Amino acid sequence: MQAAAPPAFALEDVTVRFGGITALEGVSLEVPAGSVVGVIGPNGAGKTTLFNVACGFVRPESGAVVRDGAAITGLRPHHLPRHRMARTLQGLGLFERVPVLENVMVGADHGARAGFWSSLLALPRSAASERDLRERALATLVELGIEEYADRLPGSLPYAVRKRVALARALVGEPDLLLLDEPASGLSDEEMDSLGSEILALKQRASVMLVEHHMDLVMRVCDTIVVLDFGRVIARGTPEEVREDPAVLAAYLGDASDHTDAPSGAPDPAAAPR
Ligand SMILES: Nc1ncnc2c1ncn2[C@@H]1O[C@H](COP(=O)(O)OP(=O)(O)OP(=O)(O)O)[C@@H](O)[C@H]1O
Repeated sequence: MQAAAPPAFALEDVTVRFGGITALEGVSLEVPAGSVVGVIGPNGAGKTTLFNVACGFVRPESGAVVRDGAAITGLRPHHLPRHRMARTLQGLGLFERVPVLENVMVGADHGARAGFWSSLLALPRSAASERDLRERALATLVELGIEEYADRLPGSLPYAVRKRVALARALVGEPDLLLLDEPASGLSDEEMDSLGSEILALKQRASVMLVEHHMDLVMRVCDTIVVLDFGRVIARGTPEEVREDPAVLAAYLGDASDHTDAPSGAPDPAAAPR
């Protein structure tokens, strides 16, 4: 009998403390290959910290970060490409004085450079690799329907387009694991709809872990949802299972500060402060 393939990504028993504050305690999650896993939870639950552990911004006090069955716990954000991972951040991090196409090319640069020494010495790319990189970046813009903005500066573009540029930059390196931090923030309902379709389409070629506040999106695109509260996993399961879970409803009931957090169908979170 063949052994089951390891998940594309996992956090195993991760604990993170900031001084006296325990941001994550014994948190485990798995992202099976080809699936979309959502991480939700009330304000302060530990979502951002979990995301930061996954992409190497924060090193856990204990526990492991595992990629395709191999521990990569000490990873740093600039190591993501070598693990075929990419991330988008809430802050987007676009270079404002550089046209969109070049912004996207940066995302694949590590693969296109002629090698370690030319990267180190910042030697120009060969004409062929530059051309190849441009083509890949343009193809990614086409895929996301924003090729018309290739020569524009990010600052001159609507926020939803800027978010797509950031997604294009993550995708151009052809990662097979994407980490998305609040991809829907700042989007209109219609834009969120298109984002949902894009995430579902991404499943063809990548596994996805997303941290997100917007329940409609999470419920629509995720195969599995992990719910955090006070730094611990309080529930995990399919969207239907999580929506019905009393522990989840109770956690959100106590979170009176942000209505967008509430799973749809949950009672008004302002009704019962914790
Ligand atoms: N750098 C830090 N230093 C000290 N405490 C921190 C730090 N980062 C996070 N925390 C604390 O860790 C806990 C988890 O925070 P985190 O930002 O991960 O939660 P969150 O679920 O992302 O919250 P939100 O939805 O409000 O963004 C909170 O109590 C927070 O105050």
